[in-house]
Amino acid sequence: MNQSKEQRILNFVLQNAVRGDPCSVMETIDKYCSEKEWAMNVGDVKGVILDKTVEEINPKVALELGTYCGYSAVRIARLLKAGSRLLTVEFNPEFAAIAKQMIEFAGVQDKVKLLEGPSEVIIPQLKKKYEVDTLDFVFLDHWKDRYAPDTILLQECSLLRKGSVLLADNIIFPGAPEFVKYIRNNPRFQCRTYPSHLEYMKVQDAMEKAVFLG
Ligand SMILES: O=C(NCCNC(=O)c1cc(-c2ccc(F)cc2)cc(O)c1O)c1cc(O)ncn1
Ligand SMILES: [Mg+2]
Repeated sequence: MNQSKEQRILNFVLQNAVRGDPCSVMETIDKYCSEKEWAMNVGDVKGVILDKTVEEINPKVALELGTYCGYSAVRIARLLKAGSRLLTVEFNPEFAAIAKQMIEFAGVQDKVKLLEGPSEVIIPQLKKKYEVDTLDFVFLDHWKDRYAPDTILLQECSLLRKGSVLLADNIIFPGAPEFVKYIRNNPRFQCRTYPSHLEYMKVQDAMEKAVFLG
């Protein structure tokens, strides 16, 4: 049975990155995916926008939707202060298994909880099962047609508070038109667009930051 691309990415990290060094893991994934096989990590260019947003908020409780290989989970977790945590949701069991190993190799496993399942099932469990009060930061990077319904679901489950920040990847490519329409016309959100480029490509993309006004 030949290996998946995600397994090849993980193996390249295990063989070339420095165990316990998140930056080394990120750099190694970026090297592999820009030189050998493209993959849908947020990447090094949009990753700087993600870093700046996380550093500005300094979240105690962060949620990521769409773990994939764990690149952005490592990227976010390395910036979290002691006692802060990232909950990351992945639907695809193969991706989740890769991400678990990636997060552990990077040494950020104590800050990250990987939740396997569809976001629409996990989100309603966050308060009772995962002891979440409200979320300080949410990174949306999963199926693009889930961004809007999951943003509505987060509100319905009272998981957002005044000042909670959402950051959504791929607003231009592949695009999330329903989300953009929903969030930019919604008086309960203050939005800002960050033009950028698709990971590892000279293709236009953007990230949307939306602050919940309560
Ligand atoms: O989250 C799940 N998939 C990844 C979502 N992310 C993307 O689809 C994604 C795609 C692209 C992309 C860009 C150019 C291109 F030509 C093709 C794809 C880039 C990105 O930056 C993404 O983030 C998922 C899986 C599953 O099986 N079930 C439920 N959810
Ligand atoms: Mg993405």
